[in-house]
Amino acid sequence: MLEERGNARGEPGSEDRSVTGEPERGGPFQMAGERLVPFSGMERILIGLDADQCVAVTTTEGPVLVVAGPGSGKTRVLTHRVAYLIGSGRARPWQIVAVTFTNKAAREIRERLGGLLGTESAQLVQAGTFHSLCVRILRRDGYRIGLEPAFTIYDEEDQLALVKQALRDLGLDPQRFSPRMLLGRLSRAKNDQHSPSDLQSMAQSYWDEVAARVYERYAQYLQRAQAVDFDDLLLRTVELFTEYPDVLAHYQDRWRYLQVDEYQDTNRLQYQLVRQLASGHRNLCVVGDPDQSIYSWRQADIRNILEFQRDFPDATVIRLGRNYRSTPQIVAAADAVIRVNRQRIERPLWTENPPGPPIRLLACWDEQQEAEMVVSEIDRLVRTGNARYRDIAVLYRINAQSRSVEEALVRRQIPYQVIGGVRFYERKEIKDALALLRVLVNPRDWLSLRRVLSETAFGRGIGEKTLLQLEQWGQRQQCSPADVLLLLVEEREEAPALAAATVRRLRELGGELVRLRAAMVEHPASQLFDLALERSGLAARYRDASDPTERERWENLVQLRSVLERYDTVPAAEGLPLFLEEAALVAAIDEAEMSGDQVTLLTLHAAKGLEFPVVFLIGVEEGLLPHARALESEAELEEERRLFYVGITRAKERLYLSYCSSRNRFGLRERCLPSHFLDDLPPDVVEAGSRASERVPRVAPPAGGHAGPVESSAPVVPRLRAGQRVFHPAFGDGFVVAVREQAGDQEVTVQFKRHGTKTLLASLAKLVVEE
Ligand SMILES: Nc1ncnc2c1ncn2[C@@H]1O[C@H](COP(=O)(O)OP(=O)(O)OP(=O)(O)O)[C@@H](O)[C@H]1O
Ligand SMILES: [Mg+2]
Repeated sequence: MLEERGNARGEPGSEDRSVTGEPERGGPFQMAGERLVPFSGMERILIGLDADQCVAVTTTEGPVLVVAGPGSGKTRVLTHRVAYLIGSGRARPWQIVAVTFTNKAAREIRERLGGLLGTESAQLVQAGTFHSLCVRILRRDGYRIGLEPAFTIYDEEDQLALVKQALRDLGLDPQRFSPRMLLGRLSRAKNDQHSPSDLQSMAQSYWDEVAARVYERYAQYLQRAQAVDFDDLLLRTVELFTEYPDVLAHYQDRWRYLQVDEYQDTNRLQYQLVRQLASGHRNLCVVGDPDQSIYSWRQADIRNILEFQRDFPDATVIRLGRNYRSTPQIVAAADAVIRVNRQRIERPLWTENPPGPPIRLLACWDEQQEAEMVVSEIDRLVRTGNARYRDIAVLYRINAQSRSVEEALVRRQIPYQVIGGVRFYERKEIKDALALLRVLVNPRDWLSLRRVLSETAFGRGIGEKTLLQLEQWGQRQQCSPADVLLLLVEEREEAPALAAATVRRLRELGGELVRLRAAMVEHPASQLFDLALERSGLAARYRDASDPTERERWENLVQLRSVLERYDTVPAAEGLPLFLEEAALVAAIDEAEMSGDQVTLLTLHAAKGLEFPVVFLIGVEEGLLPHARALESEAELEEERRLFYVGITRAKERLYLSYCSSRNRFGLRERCLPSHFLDDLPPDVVEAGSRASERVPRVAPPAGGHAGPVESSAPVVPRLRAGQRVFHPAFGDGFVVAVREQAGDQEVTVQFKRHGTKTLLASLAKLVVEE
């Protein structure tokens, strides 16, 4: 049976009960008259927590599962728990692991810990993402499974380059076999711990076979380059622990207390890793909210929470019900929206925060007007002293939606930042410089060498053909092209059959690499960076350019150098790998600048875990939220609703939801309908006169009847028959090919003009019958 502690019903005013009921012997509390108060020293850590949160913080031994809604203090509990473990003397800082969803969240935890315990202790706690945890393990012990400590971490662009290379090798057309789709398949295979030969034997179609063959090559390439992708970081760590129990034992012994935030979005490999690490001491605390699970497309698996209770049947389950973040109106809206989902466990969520302004719906003609309305409201809020720019976030479903808002912000000269556009580390000049540094750290990284040769002056006189010969020659010698160059310099190898001038050029290049590698041992990273940029001609190319875009690239390189300076206390040979690791693991959200006074624009997915006093959620339309892709499956539709829920619950005080009657998508102007999610908002929390149903530009006519306004609280689904012309908010115009009656519903097959044939459920599809 599960042992439940805390205030499961979440009644306000009962805060002291669960703590006073069961004071731990020798624990952190002492009686002071009638009241139970923390022992001195612990006050700063436990103060500002309610009773249930206190239980979550002080139940340090054994497995603990905290399942709770948004804004209920899960992340706060996690931080205070780490502080409590150290402050109470139960653990030393380096015995604690806190896994967060982003590096930024880890930084925040470290900062808050610094405030509670002092920076020195805080720095020693292993706080970071799963990926950074795995890098740490693999750098130290990866050699046991054939991974050199200097391994490179490939990003998505590198991965795509490898898949394309594999397709080319196999004589297959990348137009026909989408590299991105193949990469998705490979990622799923890795997450399921399937090898290329597993994939081969499971193949059920030609496409599957291609995927298996690409996977095989891809894995070989990675091995040859001594590189790993993001999935590998997890997969190879799990493999390492499975094959070498002594290595696992080392980490189990070192990391005695594990905590994981945003547990609902962990994938199977992450789950396995957690289980492995915790299987000895079992001091594992995971916190999450199944209603906020929004990453199933990245293999996040909600089963992880359910199986936690199966694997740890004695787990203490703590539920937090009180929301500290938002106004009652926002909490009520969120609660009403998520209630509609069927696949969920009912949980109370309430707040004692004072009421705020009602939620506002903004009905707009198109995205330009939407952007104008949003931006003029931002302007008004700031002018009237109701908010600062930094308090405001604009959230959207897809990145493309940011453009119109950006333009409107620029027109009004309002400062803003967009999270997740082209990331700093994905910019061309930055990737060129990183490729250079990667080759120096890991000469086996042939993909980066290839980039260096094609993008910098180092490649002068070395054409694609020479490079190919170099690679083939390297393969015969079982070493990388960069190794080959190094061998050439040492004259330990006969040069391949190339023109004498080419061999001379290759020797020169090898000499450059040898010198730069030697400099790595003597100079700090930033000096080596200067040297590498000068020698490779990158500096001259950008610094001396007259074109402003090129000059901007130079400024980016200067900025990169300033990041490198942080590693300057040690020689580059030690500092560079750490820097490259940071550069590889940085995610879009980590680059967010929260200190300046600017409006933040970001996707709903990136907004997870964050909060803002004012939130504008734009494009709440059928086809966008829920996204068109999700309209055909109930499970995906539920995930879209969870995404909407995450968006709503980011707001602390003011929430605006906007939608348009028409929108430019894929270069064409399309009609839009307000999202049916809006129908679930309780009328009393939405500003009067702004209900979606009162502004619906077009509605579905009842069967056989005439089009006319229909109350959105009772949507009427038209009866459809074959041959009718219909309009779908996401797929546009089409005609009904077939209708199949289905238990009170209709399964409709529609031939869309631009999106091919789709089979949809009439009750979900919101089809409009054209007269
Ligand atoms: N006991 C408390 N007293 C006052 N403020 C609190 C308390 N607990 C949490 N908060 C505040 O409430 C807000 C939400 O907390 P937190 O971010 O930890 O919630 P969460 O459950 O992690 O939310 P999410 O599910 O969105 O990640 C934060 O601003 C936090 O400081
Ligand atoms: Mg959180």
